[in-house]
Amino acid sequence: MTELLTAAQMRALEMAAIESGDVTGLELMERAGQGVVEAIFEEWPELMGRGTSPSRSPGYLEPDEKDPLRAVVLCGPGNNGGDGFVVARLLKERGWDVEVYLYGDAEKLPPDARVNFERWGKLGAICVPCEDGGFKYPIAGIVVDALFGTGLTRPISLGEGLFVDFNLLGDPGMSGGTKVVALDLPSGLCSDSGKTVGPALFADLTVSFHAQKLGCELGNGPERCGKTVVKDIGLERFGVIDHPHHSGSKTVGVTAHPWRGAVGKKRGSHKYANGHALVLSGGHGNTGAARLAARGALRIGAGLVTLGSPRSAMLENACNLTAVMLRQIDGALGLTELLEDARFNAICLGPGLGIRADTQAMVLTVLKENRPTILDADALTRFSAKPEVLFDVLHEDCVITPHGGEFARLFPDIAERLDAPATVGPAYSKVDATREAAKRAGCVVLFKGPDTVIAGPDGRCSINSAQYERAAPWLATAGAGDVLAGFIAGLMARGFAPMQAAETAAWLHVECARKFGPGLIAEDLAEQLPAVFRDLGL
Ligand SMILES: NC(=O)C1=CN([C@@H]2O[C@H](COP(=O)(O)OP(=O)(O)OC[C@H]3O[C@@H](n4cnc5c(N)ncnc54)[C@H](O)[C@@H]3O)[C@@H](O)[C@H]2O)[C@@H](O)CC1
Ligand SMILES: [K+]
Repeated sequence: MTELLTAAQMRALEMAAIESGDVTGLELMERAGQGVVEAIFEEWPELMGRGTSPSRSPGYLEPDEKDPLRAVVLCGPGNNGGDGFVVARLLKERGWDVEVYLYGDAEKLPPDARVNFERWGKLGAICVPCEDGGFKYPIAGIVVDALFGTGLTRPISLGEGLFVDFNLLGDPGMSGGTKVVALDLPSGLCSDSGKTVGPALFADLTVSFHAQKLGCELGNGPERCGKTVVKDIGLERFGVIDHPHHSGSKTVGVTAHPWRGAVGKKRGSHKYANGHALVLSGGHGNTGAARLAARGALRIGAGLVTLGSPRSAMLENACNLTAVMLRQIDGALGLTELLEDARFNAICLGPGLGIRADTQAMVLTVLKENRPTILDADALTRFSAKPEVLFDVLHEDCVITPHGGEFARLFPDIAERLDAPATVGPAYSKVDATREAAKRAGCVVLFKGPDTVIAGPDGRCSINSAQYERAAPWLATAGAGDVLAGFIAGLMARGFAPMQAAETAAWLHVECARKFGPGLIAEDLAEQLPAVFRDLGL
């Protein structure tokens, strides 16, 4: 689990470090600049050592040194700009041809940025943008975006004084191979929500300081950040404000190998020791989704899985099941009878269930039992008209797994706030929205997407990212969500707590998709689990 921070948390950390007397703001800024230069060379090693020494005249250069590397550094009015001046100085000292532009008033720079502005002034000038708004020279090399970082509060005005054509920079065809490196965040991207607040830059590489900001993982973040790297600036000692897995935590984590130990550890060799999941099927012609979930639950390690089917679908289900058991359940009454067997210790309702009156009664029957329960799809949609009815009966052992549409139907006010375009930073984020929803629902909410956010009613929260090196676009396929619901049910049957089950299932779900690759259909997902487990050394 890696911690992600908000702008406010990052500022608090910086203040704590400075107040401790261990480090000054100027030192942090220097380390930030050094981290960026390091990251540039790590990302593009071919640039290493290609700068020319300023003390040598071009006549003495080796042929491949004749064209010094060029960097354009765009500095903004705050400390992000201050980091930019450090980068400009360090590249210049390596012999690069560096143009620095300042967006803002030098007189108003905060103290540390001002010091670095003056240090830069001993090496070079502040360039004046051309009349057409472009740079002095055609750029090929690096553009360093040090306009705004965590301090962005409003849209960047592209009018007077700002000479950058963001679109031009972002378009690989137009920028002639120029690499854009963003400091901390691409300017215009909200640090907390990943929404663009007005125009925003596209970076090839984003170098975050100390920790990644939430905005790099949410919303438009991944598309704007390009690739992300985190550089230490010596704040580790002050690093953990609180832990993502402590209840009440305000910190958000990105799940990586969540609960790996627990996945491997089955509870005894007997099948009954690993729980018995019950998945409810829809009627005739609507049974595939529940079977996908049931197979997922079995593959992930539930000892037994039973599919509860209405009479009309018994034949259809029986023809398609082998290891998964089948029981006829007719309506809420039949369900009540079945649940007299206390061995059903995790119940999954929703995939393909249909949105009939009966669905609501079945959900209410199950929730009365206070057993680990996962609700997805139709089990959620059925309550669109009156979500409070559902919230009244959901309990702490439940997980609900809405996608965007289902989320909006259950939490219309929260969704509206989340979907509103951001005009100020920091803006309301998917993390805020999921936390609020979990609190309202009184259970774990897994809000799907490439940036799946999982929150508990106690404030714990994590993001399961299927982006950057974990991108799995082929996961957007019919039935994939049903398999995820089954994974969660299977883990809950095995005794995982709801938050732990949701995080682990979401993580494994992406791993399965990545293991299979393009061409994936939902049936393939659970079949990848054995290979994924083997890779984990389980
Ligand atoms: N927090 C830390 O520990 C560290 C922060 N550092 C850098 O400092 C940055 C944060 O610096 P600041 O808080 O000065 O903020 P920024 O440099 O991101 O923004 C500067 C200021 O511009 C103003 N502003 C916001 N939006 C604007 C807009 N659209 N148009 C014009 N002005 C606008 C705000 O008053 C803001 O404080 C980080 O992103 C990072 O790059 C680093 O120096 C290293 C240490
Ligand atoms: K920036």
